[in-house]
Amino acid sequence: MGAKKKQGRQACCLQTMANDSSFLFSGIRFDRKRFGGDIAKFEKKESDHALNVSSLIEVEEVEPVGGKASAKKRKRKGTVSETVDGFNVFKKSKSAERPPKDGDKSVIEPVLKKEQNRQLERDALFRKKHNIHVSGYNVPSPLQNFNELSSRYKCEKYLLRNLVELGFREPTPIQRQAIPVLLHDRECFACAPTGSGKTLAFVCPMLMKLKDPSKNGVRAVVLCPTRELSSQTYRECKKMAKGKKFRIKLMTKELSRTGDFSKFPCDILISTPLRLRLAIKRKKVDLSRVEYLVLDESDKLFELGLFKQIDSIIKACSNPSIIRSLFSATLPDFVEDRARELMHDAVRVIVGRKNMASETIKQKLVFTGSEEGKLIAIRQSFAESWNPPVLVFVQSKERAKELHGELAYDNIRVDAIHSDLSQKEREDAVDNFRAGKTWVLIATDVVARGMDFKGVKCVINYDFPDSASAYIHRIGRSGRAGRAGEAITFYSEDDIPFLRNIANLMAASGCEVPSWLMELPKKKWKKHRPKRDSISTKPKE
Ligand SMILES: Nc1ncnc2c1ncn2[C@@H]1O[C@H](COP(=O)(O)OP(=O)(O)OP(=O)(O)O)[C@@H](O)[C@H]1O
Repeated sequence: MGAKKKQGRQACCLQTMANDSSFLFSGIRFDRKRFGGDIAKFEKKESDHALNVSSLIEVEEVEPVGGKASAKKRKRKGTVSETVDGFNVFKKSKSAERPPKDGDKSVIEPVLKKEQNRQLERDALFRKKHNIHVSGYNVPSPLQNFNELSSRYKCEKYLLRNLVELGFREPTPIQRQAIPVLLHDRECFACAPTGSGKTLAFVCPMLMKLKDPSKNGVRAVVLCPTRELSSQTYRECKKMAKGKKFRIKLMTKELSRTGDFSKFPCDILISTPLRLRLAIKRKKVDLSRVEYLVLDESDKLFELGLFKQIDSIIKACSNPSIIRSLFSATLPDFVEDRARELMHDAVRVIVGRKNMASETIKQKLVFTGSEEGKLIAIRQSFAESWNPPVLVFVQSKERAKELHGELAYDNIRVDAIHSDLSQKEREDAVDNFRAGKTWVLIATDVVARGMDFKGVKCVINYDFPDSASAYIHRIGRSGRAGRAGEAITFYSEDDIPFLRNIANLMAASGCEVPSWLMELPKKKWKKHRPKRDSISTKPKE
């Protein structure tokens, strides 16, 4: 990291720390005569206290991770008390160095240290309460409430107003921690359950950091794996920016092919990697001034085999002061490794346990025997407990079309979304479903990631998902923002070898799982897409 950048970050850190703990620097009058005895006692006890805090921090701040990360943890174990002592932001603070009027430095420093320890303890307890796990040094205190955005970070009124208008009263756990981390100019990789408000966790600090619209070129980029998610993030961003004239642009197919970004102002650009890559190749977008880069659904971005495209985008964002962040509900080790290679001094924020399904979703497995059995089961499910809107996942676009034909025959208001449709048809399918015009949306994994269908109460995995992350993201379209949701997964003979994997995910998120399921053998679960019999009952011509 450049020395200038480091200084800048430290200064910001200092400033906010000072804000957080302004009481530390005000009104401290030290009277050696009065407090002499206490000082001696306190100095003696200080090392014990640091130890206690260290042990608390270790539990709270360093989440056990396997492999290499675990080795790193071991390496850090011996230095955790340094995290406490390593709160050198205070030591370096001018106000901390200034000798007190009625005392001397050797007296005031232990008091400051004690307060730092107290603050660390408070933070650790607060994180524990909200199931937040962090690792990294000098991690900023989590937000107690949205008011702290203005008291600690001088957030502008328009943003606070928009939060109120959107009905966001309390920050969600990921917002509590990721927002201050990013506002302290720290890079961040974050994992929090589906529907837990990750979008606001990166949009809010982004708007705060950009402060005002400017004509200096693109200053923030958000990358999303699908066009649908890009459009949704664009809309959310616009809602949050209401009242401020930021130029927020969605990279459309047309813009990526013919647009020239030097000809119009753009503060925030939201795109899929392929479209942005195309514009970069055409030399029609300059990313050298980007201050803020977000990789949303980061594991999917890397999983799509887009390493090269993403690398070239990261390279094109050549501003040395850039703050990069990665967000997802699933964070496999290879993405963490990539994040560590990529980022400087990053903070890792995990809410709950990594790679876990949302706890608000009631999950159920249904044995259907054969493919025919699935059609009977879905019809039965609609007949018995019709709870629209329902999102149904299948493993291919052909199967989406087939199932659509069957359910349309039953006079259900049903639509399908898959990659064979035009962009307009895909958008219409999403809009109609959101507006309640369609009751059942049949989808491939194209909408499994990030899509926020607020009203979806039930997700049916008609076809067994092909991986743990696919399962977590698919069922995560229900049970959002703390609401209750339901997920039903059909399985046939072909899927039995992978049942145990789902059983584990169910158990980890607090669902009751029959013991026989937990006794099944485990099998590596990746890209399980068996050839399945046709869904269609229409006689072949
Ligand atoms: N502080 C808040 N209070 C109440 N609702 C919120 C808050 N923050 C976000 N939400 C709402 O929660 C829902 C889910 O948010 P969001 O789409 O950002 O989740 P996510 O964590 O990105 O999910 P996914 O992993 O599926 O992409 C949205 O409808 C959003 O408006």
